[in-house]
Amino acid sequence: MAAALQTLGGGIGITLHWIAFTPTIEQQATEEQKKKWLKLAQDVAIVGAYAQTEMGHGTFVRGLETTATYDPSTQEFVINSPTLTSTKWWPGGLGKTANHATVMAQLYTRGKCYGPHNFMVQIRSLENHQPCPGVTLGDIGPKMESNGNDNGFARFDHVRIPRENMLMKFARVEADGTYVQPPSSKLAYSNMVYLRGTFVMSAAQALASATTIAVRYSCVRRQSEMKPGEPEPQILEYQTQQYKLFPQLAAAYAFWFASWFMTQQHGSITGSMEKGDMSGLAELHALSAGLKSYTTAVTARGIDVCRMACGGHGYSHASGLPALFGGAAALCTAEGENTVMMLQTARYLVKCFAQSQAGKRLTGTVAYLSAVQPSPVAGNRNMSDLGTLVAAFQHRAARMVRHAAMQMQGEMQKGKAREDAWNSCSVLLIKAAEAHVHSFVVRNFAETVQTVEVDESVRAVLTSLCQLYSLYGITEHAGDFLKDGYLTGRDIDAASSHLSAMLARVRPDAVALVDAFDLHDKILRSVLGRYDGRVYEHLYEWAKKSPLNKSEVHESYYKYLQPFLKSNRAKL
Ligand SMILES: CCCCCCCCCCCCCCCCCC(=O)SCCNC(=O)CCNC(=O)[C@H](O)C(C)(C)COP(=O)(O)OP(=O)(O)OC[C@H]1O[C@@H](n2cnc3c(N)ncnc32)[C@H](O)[C@@H]1OP(=O)(O)O
Ligand SMILES: Cc1cc2nc3c(=O)[nH]c(=O)nc-3n(C[C@H](O)[C@H](O)[C@H](O)COP(=O)(O)OP(=O)(O)OC[C@H]3O[C@@H](n4cnc5c(N)ncnc54)[C@H](O)[C@@H]3O)c2cc1C
Repeated sequence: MAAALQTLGGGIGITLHWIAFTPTIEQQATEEQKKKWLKLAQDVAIVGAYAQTEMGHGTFVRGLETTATYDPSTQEFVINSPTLTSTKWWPGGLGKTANHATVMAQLYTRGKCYGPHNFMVQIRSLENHQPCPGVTLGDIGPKMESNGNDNGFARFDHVRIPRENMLMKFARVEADGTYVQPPSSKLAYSNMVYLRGTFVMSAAQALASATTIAVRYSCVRRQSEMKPGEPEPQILEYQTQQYKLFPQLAAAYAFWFASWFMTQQHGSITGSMEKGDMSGLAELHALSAGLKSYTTAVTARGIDVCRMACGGHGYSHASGLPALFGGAAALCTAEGENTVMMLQTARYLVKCFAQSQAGKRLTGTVAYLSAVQPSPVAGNRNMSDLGTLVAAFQHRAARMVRHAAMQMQGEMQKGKAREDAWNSCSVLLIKAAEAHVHSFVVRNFAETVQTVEVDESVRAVLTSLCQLYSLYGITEHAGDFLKDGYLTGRDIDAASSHLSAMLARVRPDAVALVDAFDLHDKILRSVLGRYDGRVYEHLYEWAKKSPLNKSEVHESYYKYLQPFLKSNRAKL
């Protein structure tokens, strides 16, 4: 339904209705409010947008300018866009599709501001879809990709909504205007945490799609001569092609398993929060922010590697890869811009490091921070052993977190304010947080391949893939591992040769590994990645459908080229 609507109109999109608007009602509305709106949303009797970002603020939620001022005399909130930069800007579906929106606005009651809260606002008539009184709506114009979605803008001119339209599961405003505090001010952000978690699976699926396309095409495409006189080989026989594609394939599996963990964590921690136990919220936020940032960034880069590995046809929309790249690029910005999200994870790591320094035993995804010895124990390591590889990634992350935190402490000891010390160490902090997330992904991948219930022959293939992913990470970031002597140059050489062996070992299973994603041609939308491998015939059919081929001589010849040619010939 959603997909049909999204493709049908070519200018409407209800993706955000499903992934942001409806979950916001589920997570932030009271039981009373759910009775009023949740079924309407689930049955698509109303269509919603998640209207938080403004023209002037997306990252800094506390800086949003839209206001919701409580009027006790009428028991209403007045929603207003006081400045141009307060215009809601970017929300998917806001331009032309949605007739409702959850609007994030600064809550004012009794003259005091209580920060950003979510409000349900009807924005279009259910009769004729015209904007409601006081509401100005529109589309923000063409984007890099996803132009089937009407990311829109909205302005509110003192629009009045009933008090009951404030989503009041956590915070409340009583009829007389009294504000009732939530258990944590960050619960208003809970749907962002949820959505970031889902981005990990979106990234895995996007990278799975791209590697399916590129691996299948690399078995169809024959090019050049590996040995003089021999037939042109499949391009997947070239080690360089394997080095491009197999680490991306391994990352797709790694992120798929990481999303399983994320979903399980989100479920159990929000379950405890329902019972009032907020203790897991900080870890959930740090994990979802870091994983979202890491997996979407690696995925966007990985899709472009797959695109380049398909040569000219990869650059054609026939391949499906440019659209995939555009979508994945959006995931790096939307739902929390990647740098800002990784800094949130860094903030949590610095806090945990300080706690471990004070003697607290750390648990969860940061437990390794207190377990890892600062002084490296150099020596010939077995670089094909998963336990050795996981330990190397954890040592690297612990060292980088310690280094960034100590650097910051040093800046503060020199008299810098905490915020200035933070800013002047933020590049180190980002790298440390990335190393932390990378070590989590490796550990989770290793634990999953060792415990998942599969046939032993399948486990062997997944283990090779996990080794490949880890060895690729070590060779790509060798400096981090060499820095304190934890790994030696010999270890790095051993890692490189094991990596080459893994490329050769994965090659025979490469097609089976992408087929296992079970992505139908209709989902892949790629001539190069077709299950039947009949690329060339369908590439020709695809090209013939180009609008430019509707006429043999295009009208532009008569309008521009013909007079231009004539005048140039006349000058000869
Ligand atoms: C085949 C598949 C193909 C797939 C590919 C194709 C896909 C195509 C689709 C195209 C894209 C689709 C778009 C999807 C939807 C996008 C929707 C949006 O963007 S919606 C808009 C998305 N917009 C955004 O995401 C906005 C991003 N910005 C933010 O979230 C916040 O402003 C902030 C977190 C950056 C700062 O917040 P601030 O209030 O300034 O807080 P401070 O920093 O001062 O930290 C103070 C304390 O609070 C703590 N804490 C913070 N947050 C949380 C939390 N959530 N929870 C718990 N705790 C939290 C923090 O740790 C700290 O703790 P402590 O250290 O003191 O103990
Ligand atoms: C395809 C797409 C769909 C979207 N859908 C929605 C939607 O449905 N609803 C919605 O509300 N929003 C939506 N958004 C908006 C999105 O959430 C914001 O664009 C995103 O949160 C980034 O905020 P920003 O645009 O203000 O970027 P900015 O924060 O202005 O980022 C610009 C630069 O500033 C840097 N920066 C900002 N703050 C810091 C900091 N503290 N430290 C270091 N560097 C910093 C960033 O790293 C970045 O390099 C969508 C965006 C896209 C691209």
